[in-house]
Amino acid sequence: MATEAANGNNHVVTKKPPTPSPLRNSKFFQSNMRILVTGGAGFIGSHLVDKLMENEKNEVIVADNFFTGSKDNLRKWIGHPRFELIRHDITEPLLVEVDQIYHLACPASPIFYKHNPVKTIKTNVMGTMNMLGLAKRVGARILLTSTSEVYGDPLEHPQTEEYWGNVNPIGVRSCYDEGKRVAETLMFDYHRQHGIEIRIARIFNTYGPRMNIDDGRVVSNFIAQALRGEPLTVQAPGTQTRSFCYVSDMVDGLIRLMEGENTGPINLGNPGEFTMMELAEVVKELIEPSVSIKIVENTPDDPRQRKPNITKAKQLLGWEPKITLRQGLPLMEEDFKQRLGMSKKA
Ligand SMILES: NC(=O)c1ccc[n+]([C@@H]2O[C@H](COP(=O)([O-])OP(=O)(O)OC[C@H]3O[C@@H](n4cnc5c(N)ncnc54)[C@H](O)[C@@H]3O)[C@@H](O)[C@H]2O)c1
Ligand SMILES: O=c1ccn([C@@H]2O[C@H](COP(=O)(O)OP(=O)(O)O[C@H]3OC[C@@H](O)[C@H](O)[C@H]3O)[C@@H](O)[C@H]2O)c(=O)[nH]1
Repeated sequence: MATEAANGNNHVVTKKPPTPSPLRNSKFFQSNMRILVTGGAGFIGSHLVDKLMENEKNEVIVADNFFTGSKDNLRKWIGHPRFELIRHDITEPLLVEVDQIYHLACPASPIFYKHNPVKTIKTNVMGTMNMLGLAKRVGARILLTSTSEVYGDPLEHPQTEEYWGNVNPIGVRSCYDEGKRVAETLMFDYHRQHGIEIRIARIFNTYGPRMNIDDGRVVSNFIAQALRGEPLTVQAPGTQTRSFCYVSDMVDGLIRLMEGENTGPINLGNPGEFTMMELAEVVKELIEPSVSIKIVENTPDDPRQRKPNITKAKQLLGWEPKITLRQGLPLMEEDFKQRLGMSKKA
């Protein structure tokens, strides 16, 4: 049985887990793991699908409503006998027989999650309840991609999993950060009450190829601006910090968490911390030294600092990121150039 790793969740779970799907107990178990990835057409989800599909023992089902994701991210798998893509909104129940659920579906860029905040809350609360209900019915293990935003504007730095956060419950970001906090609560309640096997990852800012070009997040914005020769828009004051993890490291961490014995929550992120002004300088230096940097107005409740303490991930999962920001940015640049129709660097 999984151990509850953090936040004083040391209650003994007496409830027996539900019976796993027949697939998981069958003689074919060793050669067949059927995995549902919600949000699998999105940025992190599609990279996760690529990695899961590399294992010939896996069958992968993606459920996505294509709000911020696209079929294009999965084009190499469409038609593959071990792959299925379902257009589905997770605020509605889903009936499939699976052994594992990676539950990622939720818009992640602040521009998109603030666009329809009621829908964002529904996705986090009703969507997570639906996925937990599915996990309960078929006895599947479920992993939630929670976020560093559960720490809000943190008063502890770096953030450990024991920190309960400093979150505005009525602000414009609350649909996302409070939504994810409720999703975490639901995960633990289903675990304690129904014995569901849960895993919770608290993901810190992740970047890489396939981010939407006009997604609004800082790394994609700066790279697109540098390639278009536009000023890099640093939101005031520019001293706010973030820690950026390359997507292949993140996928590795998520799979280790799913396969391991710890419920989490576990921080997954790269502890390298940069101010937004420093990030702009690095993008300028690596991609287009001629562009200028422009300070623009910020949005409400922007967290002032963020850096993960990843001691737990190191100890419990044997995980730490390998790719530095300076190594990762050029990998993303090539993908953006191709999608913007620009030729490769000579
Ligand atoms: N990228 C990051 O920096 C980061 C940081 C912390 C947490 N996360 C979490 O990781 C997950 C993936 O993030 P991402 O960066 O790949 O974002 P993304 O926006 O690229 O992907 C989200 C996917 O979920 C789908 N989706 C949204 N609402 C849905 C709904 N109601 N029903 C079905 N599908 C729906 C979207 O169409 C998209 O394909 C999210 O849960 C996000 O909260 C990401
Ligand atoms: O053009 C820009 C965009 C953003 N920023 C700044 O860059 C910082 C990072 O902003 P982003 O929009 O990339 O992302 P945030 O860190 O606010 O939220 C992020 O972190 C946690 C995840 O769960 C969210 O999915 C993710 O979007 C903020 O301080 C923002 O003010 C700029 O300086 N310029």
